[in-house]
Amino acid sequence: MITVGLLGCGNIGRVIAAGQENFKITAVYDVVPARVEEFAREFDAKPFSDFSAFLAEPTDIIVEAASVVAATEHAQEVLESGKDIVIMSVGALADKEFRAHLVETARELKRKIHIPSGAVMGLDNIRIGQISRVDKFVLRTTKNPKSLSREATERTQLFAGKAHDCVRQYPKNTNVAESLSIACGRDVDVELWMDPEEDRNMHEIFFEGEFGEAYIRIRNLPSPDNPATSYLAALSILTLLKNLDNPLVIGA
Ligand SMILES: NC(=O)C1=CN([C@@H]2O[C@H](COP(=O)(O)OP(=O)(O)OC[C@H]3O[C@@H](n4cnc5c(N)ncnc54)[C@H](O)[C@@H]3O)[C@@H](O)[C@H]2O)C=CC1
Ligand SMILES: O=C([O-])CC(=O)C(=O)O
Repeated sequence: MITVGLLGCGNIGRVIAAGQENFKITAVYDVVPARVEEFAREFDAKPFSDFSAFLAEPTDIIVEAASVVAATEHAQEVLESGKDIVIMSVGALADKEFRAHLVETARELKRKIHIPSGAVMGLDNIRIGQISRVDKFVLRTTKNPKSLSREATERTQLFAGKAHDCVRQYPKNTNVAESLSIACGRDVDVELWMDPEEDRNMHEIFFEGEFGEAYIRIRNLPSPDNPATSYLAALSILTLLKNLDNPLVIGA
């Protein structure tokens, strides 16, 4: 049984905990003490209010489902402690120097940094961008203003530019821009829209290159406890955890 240390007892953490089968969350940590205690009681895990003590607890892997700040603060020490990590707040990796250092540490210590597919589909074959010509790659994300904690009466463009700038400005909503950039091997173009007529979290991917062309549209239902996070993102990390001990690896 794989043992998991969970960093972040929020919406995604709850979906993961509810789906435990061949893995067990044994240790939990969050900045909100009451949340850790309640979560630990409900899912029979050991609560921690001190990150070093949480990390020292024997677990096979740390799952970050908290925030870009949390991933930035803790990913390096997780690897240095000899544990693999799953990073949900992928926006943290938009800092190229930070990412390079993290990858180098993982390589040296023979550890893995897992990035879940999150709120999009297609990350598997989008990796062909690392080995073949790319003519165009655009991510167009459209969310209801409420999901972005804003108000709008009509469709409004919030951002157009490169992924790393978008992630910096909207860290809670555009992790997928960074996942797609890592997969494709370049800083992809991003448009962020809010639309009061759209009740889903929609991601459209326009990809053209040596292989031909692809258009992928994902219209995600929001998560039960956090409308900014698509339910698909929670299902994705749960699937990743359930497959950690599966010898059959599917996808590019
Ligand atoms: N990769 C992807 O495709 C996607 C990634 N995400 C990201 O996943 C993360 C988790 O999402 P949700 O569970 O919906 O968020 P949430 O807000 O429901 O839960 C986050 C939990 O982490 C805790 N937390 C925040 N900062 C912390 C820190 N520095 N140290 C310890 N605990 C901290 C909060 O108190 C909260 O309990 C977010 O960063 C979100 O932006 C969300 C959707 C898609
Ligand atoms: O959940 C989503 O649809 C996407 C999202 O918030 C993110 O990429 O951070």
